Amino acid sequence: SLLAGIVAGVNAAAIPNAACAVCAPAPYLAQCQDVLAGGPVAWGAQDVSAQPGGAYTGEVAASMLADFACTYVIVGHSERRAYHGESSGLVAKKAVAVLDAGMTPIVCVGETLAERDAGQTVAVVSSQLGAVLDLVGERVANIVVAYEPVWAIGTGKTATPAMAQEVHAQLRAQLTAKNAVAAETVQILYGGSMKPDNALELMAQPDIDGGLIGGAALKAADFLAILHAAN
Ligand SMILES: O=C(CO)COP(=O)(O)O
Repeated sequence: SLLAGIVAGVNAAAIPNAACAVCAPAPYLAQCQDVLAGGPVAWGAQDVSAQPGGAYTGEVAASMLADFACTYVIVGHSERRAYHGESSGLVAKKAVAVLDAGMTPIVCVGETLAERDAGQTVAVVSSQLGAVLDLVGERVANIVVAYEPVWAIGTGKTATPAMAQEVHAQLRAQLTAKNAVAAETVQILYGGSMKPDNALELMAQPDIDGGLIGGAALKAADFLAILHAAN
């Protein structure tokens, strides 16, 4: 019903200047394909194996996600880094696996509260993004970056637009140093308690190109309101 609500809302009103996708847990991707194929809402996965194939029981390879016509795969979400011990090196391998299978990785970076308080925000996100940039090479144009301060995820605490923009500008500069042409079109999304009432102000920032939305995406009306703000 969530997918149907999103599709109905996207179809009901013109949203010419914004695009959206739903990233679902792997068991629901067949359902995403059934409901969303041929329409304006893309879909993708929330994680992937770093291994392209082989005997890795329980893992979901990028080629399997491609079988369900995923466009996007989130890699390096802070919950993967925190609860599953994923290093930036592993996240970079996952991004490459996604690119190799013809999909777009959404590479998440973000600092914890302790890291922000210690003045390490820029060092942390630069190192997380740098590991990916080292491995993807010239395919940097084909990635999406998501800045998600860990302290803002699911907490109701949002980075102020100025705080987020500061980090986004830093990430843009890092992308520019890698490939100036690609950096102009790589989307940098903000995630962390983005809601209908703060989305417009966040996305009005010059280097915030969209949102990676958790809790508010679980209500179609809120997701659609954020999409209209993006538009
Ligand atoms: O982690 C997030 C999206 O991946 C953000 O979650 P919230 O929007 O619930 O803070």
